[in-house]
Amino acid sequence: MTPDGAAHPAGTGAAGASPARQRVVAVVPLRDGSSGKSRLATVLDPAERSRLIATLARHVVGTLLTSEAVERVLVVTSDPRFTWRALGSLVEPVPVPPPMDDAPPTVTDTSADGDGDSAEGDGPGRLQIVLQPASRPGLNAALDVGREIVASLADPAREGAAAPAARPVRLLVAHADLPALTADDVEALLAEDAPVVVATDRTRSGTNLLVLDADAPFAFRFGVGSLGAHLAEAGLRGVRAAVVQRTGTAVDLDTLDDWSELPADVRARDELSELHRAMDRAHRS
Ligand SMILES: Nc1nc2c(ncn2[C@@H]2O[C@H](COP(=O)(O)OP(=O)(O)OP(=O)(O)O)[C@@H](O)[C@H]2O)c(=O)[nH]1
Ligand SMILES: C=C(OP(=O)(O)O)C(=O)O
Repeated sequence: MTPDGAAHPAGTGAAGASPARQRVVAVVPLRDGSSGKSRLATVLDPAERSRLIATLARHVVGTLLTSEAVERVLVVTSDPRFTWRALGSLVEPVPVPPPMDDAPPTVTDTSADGDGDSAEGDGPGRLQIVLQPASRPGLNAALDVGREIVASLADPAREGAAAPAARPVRLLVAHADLPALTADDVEALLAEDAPVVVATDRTRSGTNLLVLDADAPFAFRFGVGSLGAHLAEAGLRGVRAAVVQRTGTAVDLDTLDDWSELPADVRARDELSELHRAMDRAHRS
């Protein structure tokens, strides 16, 4: 782990709270099952790409759900049907299903005009699938949608006086394509004592995960060069940022080079065998 954030005065907020006092809600952006992994289109056909997107998302969301520190996981997507199919196996059994509720996790339609799939209230599980409205496209907008829901979860008026809402909420953004992410990585990020924690990629240019107070004024700046952009954003807001680079948080899977950089035990996983075969084919041709 390499915290080397810029020397800004420490902000106050949940980062100052002990991990046990923090509430943590994860937000995972997952666009759809077809447009992503475009940089692997030379080795994977559309169906294989779709299966890879689902496999990677299952790994990331499953890892977050394994982490006891994470209270719930919101997946923000413009394709809830794909996402539900991809992640349905992670849903915890609900002992007594409420009447008419045959499809946990919840799909929440956040659009003002309802331009999307079904809308339900909060589900009983820790996994919630949130529809990204077509009127708010893009990765940073998807995260804003997630953050707004997290803010409403933290609202004491919504939860009642006895709820744990008085405790600060940390928002953990995690991309859905991190095949080596472990629960230890998640704990390590949450243990960092800085208002903003940026987990950068292996080239130290992007951001794969980001931790910050849910109510902190901070603009998401995901995209090319987002490590620098997020550090600049923290600087602008006068808060300290820590940069973390661990294997599990640094290796995403966008390119053929990323595949080569994956730890051997990750590449050998059964669920990546289709990709492994495709990579072998590509290397032979
Ligand atoms: N909800 C949502 N998620 C997005 C959007 N754009 C990117 N993401 C997600 O953000 C994460 C990082 O995205 P990228 O690294 O650009 O990956 P990608 O879109 O799978 O792949 P490329 O086609 O190679 O860009 C992945 O989990 C994506 O599904 C978006 O517009 N909306
Ligand atoms: C979106 C990002 O990266 P990539 O597309 O490489 O995953 C980022 O690093 O902010």
